[in-house]
Amino acid sequence: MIRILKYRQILHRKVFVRTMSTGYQALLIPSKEKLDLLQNVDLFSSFQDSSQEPIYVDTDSDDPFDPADLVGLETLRSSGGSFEGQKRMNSAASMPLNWLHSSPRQATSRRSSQLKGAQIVKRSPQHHRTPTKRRLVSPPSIYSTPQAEISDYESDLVEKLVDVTSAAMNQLNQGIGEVSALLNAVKSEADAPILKSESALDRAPMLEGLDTSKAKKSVSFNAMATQPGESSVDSKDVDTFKELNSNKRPWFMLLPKERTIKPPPAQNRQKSAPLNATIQLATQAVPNSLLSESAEKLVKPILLSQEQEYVRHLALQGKSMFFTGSAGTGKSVLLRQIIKDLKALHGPGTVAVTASTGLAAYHIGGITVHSFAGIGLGKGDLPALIKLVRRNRKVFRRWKDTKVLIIDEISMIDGRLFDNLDGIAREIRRKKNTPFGGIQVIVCGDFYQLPPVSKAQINPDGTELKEQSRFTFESEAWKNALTSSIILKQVFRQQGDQTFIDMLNDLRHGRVSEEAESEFRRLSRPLVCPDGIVPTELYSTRYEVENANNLKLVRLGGSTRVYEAKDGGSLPPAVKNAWLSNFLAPKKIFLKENAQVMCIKNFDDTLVNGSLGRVKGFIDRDTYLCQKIMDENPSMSLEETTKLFAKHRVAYSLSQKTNHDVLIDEITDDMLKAAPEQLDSVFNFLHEDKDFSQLLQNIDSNEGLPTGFDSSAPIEVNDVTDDELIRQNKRRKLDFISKVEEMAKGEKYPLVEFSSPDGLSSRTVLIEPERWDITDEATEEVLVSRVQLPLMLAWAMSIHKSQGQTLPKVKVDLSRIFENGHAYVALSRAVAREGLQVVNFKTEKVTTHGAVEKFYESLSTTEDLAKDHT
Ligand SMILES: Nc1ncnc2c1ncn2[C@@H]1O[C@H](COP(=O)(O)OP(=O)(O)OP(=O)(O)O)[C@@H](O)[C@H]1O
Repeated sequence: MIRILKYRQILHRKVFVRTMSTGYQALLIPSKEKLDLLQNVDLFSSFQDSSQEPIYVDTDSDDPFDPADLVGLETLRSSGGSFEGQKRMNSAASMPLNWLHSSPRQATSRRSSQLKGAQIVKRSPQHHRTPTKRRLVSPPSIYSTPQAEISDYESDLVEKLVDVTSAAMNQLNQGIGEVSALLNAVKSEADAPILKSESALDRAPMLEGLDTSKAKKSVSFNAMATQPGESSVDSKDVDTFKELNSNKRPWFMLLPKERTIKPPPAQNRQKSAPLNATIQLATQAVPNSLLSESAEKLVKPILLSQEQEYVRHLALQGKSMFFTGSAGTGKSVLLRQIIKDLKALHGPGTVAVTASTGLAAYHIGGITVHSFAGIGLGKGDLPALIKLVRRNRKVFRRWKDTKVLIIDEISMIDGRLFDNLDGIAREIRRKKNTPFGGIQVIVCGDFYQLPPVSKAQINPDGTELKEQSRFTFESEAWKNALTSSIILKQVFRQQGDQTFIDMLNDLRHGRVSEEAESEFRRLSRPLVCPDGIVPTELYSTRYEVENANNLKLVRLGGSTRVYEAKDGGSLPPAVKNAWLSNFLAPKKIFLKENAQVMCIKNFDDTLVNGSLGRVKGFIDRDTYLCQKIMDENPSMSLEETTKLFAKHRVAYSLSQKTNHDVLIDEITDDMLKAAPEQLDSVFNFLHEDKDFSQLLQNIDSNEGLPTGFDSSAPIEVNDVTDDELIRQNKRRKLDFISKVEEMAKGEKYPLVEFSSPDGLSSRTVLIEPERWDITDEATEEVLVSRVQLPLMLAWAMSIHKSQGQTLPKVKVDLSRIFENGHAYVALSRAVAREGLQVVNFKTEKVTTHGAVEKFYESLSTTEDLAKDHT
């Protein structure tokens, strides 16, 4: 796999070396022209200090929380992994589709319309890669050394470097040499003195509009904190980014040549097969890739805002802190970035990523605070909990090794638990007078959203007392440990609808103006759904949700297909099941044609966790692929189509075997000949069926090569007009696809049409099973895993599960709301008023907690802090 790192990393990390699934690592250095645009990139700092060991960071995760997925700019993904063992997941595999019973021609034309614009975006569950994949990056030096000078480069040195690395890369591509050789070569070149600290600062695009003399004093943070009226760092970043991408030349010079995909020349597009075109077997990749025109459109980077950067900066300075902000201010996005940075800084096993609930933990790739702490349900007093920790060696070790403790959705943690965590840390780490025993604590959340759940407290005499929960900000540990508390102000989720942002902000504080009330009442109108996707209904209880979804499914009519998850992991079944109950991917998912579903994984920037779609049918991979090739290449002969289809199948098969990305271009005729077993099941019928005698006659009788592979062989067209030839070709293709379908042995998966958030465009995708893992960071042992379709029914969802989600179309019924903050959480999931329907709006349902209000008055925004700073 080659993945261009995110733009921000380019600015901050400078030199990239990453492991690819092809088994080697690549050094990606911006070309000289690009460096001109990135003048403040201190390209060589990571190699200058030879004592500084490069840091390994897990980055290649395929989990839904990978910030790289969110940040965009990744352009090529790999395939790989075996699909074996998962193929029998669908217990209703043999259930026929109604169109299977139609005539081949009818069936094909129906499929054809179903498949319009379709794309395979996901391959097998084994797409999941081993957790050992790592990337080598330089540390985020701007932040770790805030006063660092910005370096310049010398262009001839860059060129030399590029030459050296290119040569090393070539060797690697040919299987000669090692990554260490590549690194050493670059290191030895980069040892030359290359710093020119002044000029870069003056010219750096990121710093334009700033008082550079001020910036020079403290480059890293002051440079980011633009003054009122000055151009923002973000827009500069975006401009630079656009500029970088507007260049058709490869951005990075060292991408292995054979892995770059060029669109076919325009004049050939109709006639010849774009062998590496949008269909990419075994990949969820954005179609085409890095160098194609389409890649540019698909790349949408998320750049942290100034206030987000500020918080990140504090985190990297080692501050214990709380950051908050209203719904949609990008807390989760920021937290993911901080987690990544801190892991890079401290190494594996030292950053504890936790959250108050399993679901919240799921969103950031962590575990619950209770699991991390090893305190079971957390009942009992501090000495009892310490005893529990001491009894478990693994947990004990974890407390000792942890350098940073991250807790997301802190609003749902009880203050007593927070005090107990502090007590445990001090005791186990033998630092009784230091908050959390010296662990850096970063907590995040919004106390205006879901509050802690009141829990029964066990008294020493064994009786239970239902005690009112306390907020964490009321705890002693909070006061002692957290030295900074910051509010993020910029709302991203509803940006573009300022009135709605203001309404939600008031609502958050329990205020509803007359205008807002009448506006919310106006929003009771049903939403217009031109794409047939109805709004997701949010309910307070799980019971209401299941009822609503099941009812809708039953009403659909037609046959149901059931997909049952395959679960694994080393935890005991009871514990495992408790974890699994928090997974968004259900144990069993019941689907029907026309069922409304939500994608629960980030694939690329148009298909993300939260995308809504409708099931159009169920289809196996072979038929889907074959049909798609035909749709996209209407004038291609059957022989060429067959050959392209065969190549895709072989590429897929090879990628499964080798766990490497295999592109269609790499499949030669010889490889096709050598792989008859991958093709026979589908192609054998050609030998037997007399309707295909024409095809057979055209086949070069190469031994082992299935029929139809000699595209140069002429079709016998004596005395046949062009129109007739086209008709014949079409007919032969229709017959061919129906044969493929008949012979296909693969599992049938849902073909889902996903709508864009505005409902104006759609994208049809074959959804295949995905894998989710929770691993023990230190040992890399898989604790819990689930393989399931990355889908859930999406007519209804609980408010609880909706926390953290961004929903393009949502219907909220406030009649049964009973908890502080519920109304706010539900309503703030919407992106804009156009996509929100509010039923039974009552002002009295909008409630907030007095203590929260008071607490927030004491917090600072980043602007306040910047003022204090100057
Ligand atoms: N810097 C940014 N630039 C552009 N979009 C952003 C940025 N930060 C966050 N977003 C987008 O804003 C939306 C909300 O982000 P996120 O879920 O992180 O907010 P949140 O504060 O955690 O919300 P909630 O409290 O509701 O869980 C997402 O769609 C995210 O992609």
